[in-house]
Amino acid sequence: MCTAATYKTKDFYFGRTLDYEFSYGDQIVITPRNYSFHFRHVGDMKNHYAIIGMAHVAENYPLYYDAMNEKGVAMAGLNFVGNAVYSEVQPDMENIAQFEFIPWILSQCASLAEVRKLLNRINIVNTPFSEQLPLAQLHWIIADENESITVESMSDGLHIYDNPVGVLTNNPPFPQQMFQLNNYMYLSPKQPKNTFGGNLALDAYSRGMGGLGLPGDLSSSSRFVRVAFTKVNAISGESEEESVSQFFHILGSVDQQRGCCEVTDGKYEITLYTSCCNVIKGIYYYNTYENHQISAVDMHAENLESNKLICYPVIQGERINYQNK
Ligand SMILES: C[C@H](CCC(=O)NCCS(=O)(=O)O)[C@H]1CC[C@H]2[C@@H]3CC[C@@H]4C[C@H](O)CC[C@]4(C)[C@H]3C[C@H](O)[C@]12C
Repeated sequence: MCTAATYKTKDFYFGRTLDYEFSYGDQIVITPRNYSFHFRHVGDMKNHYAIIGMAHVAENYPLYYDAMNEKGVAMAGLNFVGNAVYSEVQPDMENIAQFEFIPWILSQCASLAEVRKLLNRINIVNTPFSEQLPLAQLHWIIADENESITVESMSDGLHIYDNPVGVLTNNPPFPQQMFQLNNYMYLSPKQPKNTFGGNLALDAYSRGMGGLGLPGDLSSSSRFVRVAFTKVNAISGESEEESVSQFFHILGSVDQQRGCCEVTDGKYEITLYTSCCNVIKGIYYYNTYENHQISAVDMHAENLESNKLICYPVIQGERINYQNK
């Protein structure tokens, strides 16, 4: 399971948790403007916007899980198992393999308006990257500071939904996730009033009772409601530190601890990493299951005119700040 969210203060923030039982071997990867992208069905793109995000690099190709570009557009792929269906190659369409979708959008779109235009001509196709890396069944959230959308390629075609809450998890399809929020419209960060009836002397005996009923489990639909409630009520200062800190707290509401979600005998899904992009400044922040310290890679500290991928390893291992030795 994974969860993605957007957050706006002075700048615009976008990120995700990546929950799984093993890592594919990921790095923070910057694709500079002159790295030549080879697209399987639409040819080469020799220059484009620079991109930074978390990716698995195979054959010198950045297989992004989540990323942003230098123009302020961000995007993440999340599991959509059993629902994602990709098409065959079709004439007169822009045939983009599922693993090329993030590079295709982020290399050439400076806003969601431009993303929507590209999506009019796109056909997301079922060409696998390789035998070792077959198709991943995903859906995507794409956002800029003004709006978010969800893209789902299903057996009945490509769906593009406005995403007014700016969050995404996994199954079921997005319209059902949004619909279930109706069931929770009574939730509130304020203390409840006694409307039970019968003149019973009921008491709000604990803080936080306005949120009673907010689902606490790790299922995808529960995480959707929980992160949506947390995000829309989250308040922080506008500074970079306060915003980034708050963003990690928002996604922390759906953090997965080892042992609580068994996927096969003795294998547990955990939050492998959490990312937070400052989409305006091009800074990629992250922490991992084993390292709670926030690390960051700033794309503008690199030579973005280069033609070679720039990779930073994911820093692992807790770094404990001893105060008295
Ligand atoms: C496993 C992750 C989803 C985690 C998640 O959502 N877990 C919930 C489980 S569940 O929802 O409960 O079932 C997804 C998210 C992005 C994916 C990569 C995208 C690029 C590339 C595409 C290629 O085609 C195949 C290899 C490739 C490296 C992909 C590997 C893997 O698939 C990644 C990491």
